[in-house]
Amino acid sequence: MTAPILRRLSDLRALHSDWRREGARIGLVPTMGALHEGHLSLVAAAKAACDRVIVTIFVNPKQFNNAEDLAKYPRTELADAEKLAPYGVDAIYVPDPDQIYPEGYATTVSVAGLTDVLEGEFRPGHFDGVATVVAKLFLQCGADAAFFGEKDYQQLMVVTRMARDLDIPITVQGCATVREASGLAMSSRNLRLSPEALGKAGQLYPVLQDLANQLRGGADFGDIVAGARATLATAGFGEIEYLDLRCAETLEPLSRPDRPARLLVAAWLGGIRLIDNIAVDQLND
Ligand SMILES: Nc1ncnc2c1ncn2[C@@H]1O[C@H](COP(=O)(O)OP(=O)(O)OP(=O)(O)O)[C@@H](O)[C@H]1O
Ligand SMILES: CC(C)(CO)[C@@H](O)C(=O)[O-]
Ligand code: BAL
Repeated sequence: MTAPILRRLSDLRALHSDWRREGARIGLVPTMGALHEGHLSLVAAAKAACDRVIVTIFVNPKQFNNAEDLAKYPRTELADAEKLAPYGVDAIYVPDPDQIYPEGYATTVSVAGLTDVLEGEFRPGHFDGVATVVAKLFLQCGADAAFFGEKDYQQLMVVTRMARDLDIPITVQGCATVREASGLAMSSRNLRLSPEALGKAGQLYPVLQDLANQLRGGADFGDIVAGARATLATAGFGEIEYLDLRCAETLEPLSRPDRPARLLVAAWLGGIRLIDNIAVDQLND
């Protein structure tokens, strides 16, 4: 059955009070729509861990630092509701813009440090927009747990820190990246890749896997990163905004090889910006 689509906070709150009376554990999956298997894996995780699940769909203008990207962001609400139907979601919250940013709205949530690097460097203001809307969604939905994809690894770190710093009583759970058969991380923006670019895009993850394997074997990142960049260039990738090895918890440059590490990449292909990442534990010291 298709879940009710709610556009007003007051309607969400009414449902929420009923669920609280039932003693239900409430799960939240925030999205910007154009749902794919990656989003649906978060919904499945939420359903497995919670009694009631809210999926939100809101294309948040404050996190777009590129007007064209915002204008071209896919909007597919009906198809999204159909994809959610088999999961038994309890509510789809598609807030009218004034429910999130009413006239005179003036508050920004900003997580320092963690947001200065990687995505933060190349998408200025992006994480302020993310932290602000996610804080609002956490508070509006009053959920006990929220589910985010590791595909947006830095975002996962940012919202976890934001909830902790603001004492929002919610558990943030990261979920593994869902991939196409080629290894390409599923992403709504993949819809904008040409068939030719789609063919090339599958080469990004194997490059990360290869780097990770070499690092696990004791290679020095500085010695192997140029080769990886060259492989991507040969495959047809354009600008590589970053390809970095970072501390998995703080996203600072890795200073101690005994800490969990993460390789993260953002690269342009056929006019579309792709991001991906991979865990690299077991680095040799
Ligand atoms: N392939 C994936 N595997 C697991 N989670 C994912 C995947 N893609 C997106 N998600 C998660 O779904 C949530 C909503 O993401 P969003 O709606 O931005 O989708 P997206 O596909 O990442 O789109 P975009 O093209 O904007 O990056 C986020 O927590 C995101 O990390
Ligand atoms: C978390 C989020 C829904 C906030 O707008 C968005 O950044 C996304 O879809 O990953
Ligand atoms: N998937 C993260 C949201 C964004 O790229 O704007």
